[in-house]
Amino acid sequence: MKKTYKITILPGDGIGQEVTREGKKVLEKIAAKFGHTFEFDEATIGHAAIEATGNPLPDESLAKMKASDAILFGAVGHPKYDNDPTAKVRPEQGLLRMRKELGLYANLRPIKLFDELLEASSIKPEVLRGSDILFFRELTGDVYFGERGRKDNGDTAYDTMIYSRYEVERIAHKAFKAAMTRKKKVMSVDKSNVLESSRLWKEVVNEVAKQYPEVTLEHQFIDAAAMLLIKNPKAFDVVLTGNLFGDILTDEASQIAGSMGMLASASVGDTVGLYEPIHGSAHDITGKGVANPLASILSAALLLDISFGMKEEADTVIKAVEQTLKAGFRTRDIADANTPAANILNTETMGAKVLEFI
Ligand SMILES: NC(=O)c1ccc[n+]([C@@H]2O[C@H](COP(=O)([O-])OP(=O)(O)OC[C@H]3O[C@@H](n4cnc5c(N)ncnc54)[C@H](O)[C@@H]3O)[C@@H](O)[C@H]2O)c1
Ligand SMILES: CC(C)[C@H](C(=O)O)[C@@H](O)C(=O)O
Ligand SMILES: [Mg+2]
Repeated sequence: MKKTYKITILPGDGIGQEVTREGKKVLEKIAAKFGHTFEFDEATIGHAAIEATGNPLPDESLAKMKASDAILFGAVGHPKYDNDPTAKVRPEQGLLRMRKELGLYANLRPIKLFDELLEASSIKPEVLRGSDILFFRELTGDVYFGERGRKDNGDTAYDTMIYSRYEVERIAHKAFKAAMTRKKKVMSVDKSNVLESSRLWKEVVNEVAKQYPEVTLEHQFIDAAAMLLIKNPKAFDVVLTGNLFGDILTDEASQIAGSMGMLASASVGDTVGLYEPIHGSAHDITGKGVANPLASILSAALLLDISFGMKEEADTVIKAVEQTLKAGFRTRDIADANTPAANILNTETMGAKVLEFI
């Protein structure tokens, strides 16, 4: 009997709701085209969950996720908390707890540049052409999960940047293994000229590298890496870095792909895989229907490939995105001066074009 795949849909907040709808439709279309059975179940997280239960990650949501074969997530976040640094309960806590509880220690963020978008970026096409980067961002450690608090009657605040050997080892192995299937280059990014946690990071990465003699390992400090990424993105292959540096560098890298609305990600580790755009809930465009759904749709492709081993199905989605762009269709964020107004689509109509090409 053919397997029934259980997928938890976790739209979250803001444009998370809008783009995840399109990602889900793509999964439905793929199931119909290839004769698969995907069973969807929706769960709440973030602001919506706080409003309903007081908890940004209700137990019920977590239980659903743990019982599923893969998760398609949107984003969390709401201006109410962004504008109130004193808020004790926050949507982002739900996201971080979810990553920790599910053991999702490796966040893969491919920087895929579609040739059709070479002109959409503010970086020169000749600098961009041929860029293809895969980030391995550690996702359950670092300053995100170290001890934090206040002292001196609240007048001093601290966050602790902390890494243990096993945390660096397991993500380093993933990055080196991926590099073996690519250009065999790993750049490890840290701040070991200042930070002790980065010195451990570098030490461990050097040790792991010995098991992959065919891979060339380069180290860069985070500040220089941020500069080189824009100066010469073509020189990058696999980038291996910690939670905070990876968060920042990949938003920067979105400008290589053209927009935040283009970057998908896969979070994997001990259990079920979670797939999500790298962008957030984007308050500035929420409710306008203009968000680019391609990051969510490309996250659905990663889900098919990594969690279900459905390579052909995943390629079908990526091809459909490519064809949509080739046919000249754009959302506002990836349109340029030459895009005819009639080709600038909204979230839903852009999603519908991808479905047509599938
Ligand atoms: N994984 C997540 O859930 C996640 C990630 C980042 C930020 N956030 C949260 O999202 C909220 C907003 O944060 P922010 O504004 O710093 O980051 P953001 O990623 O939401 O938006 C940054 C900029 O990119 C644009 N953008 C993002 N996604 C887009 C898309 N699909 N199509 C077109 N344009 C897009 C936005 O309009 C905005 O101008 C905050 O509450 C933050 O905490 C959540
Ligand atoms: C919202 C925030 C906690 C999150 C992060 O920093 O990991 C986001 O920026 C991301 O990239 O997924
Ligand atoms: Mg981020």
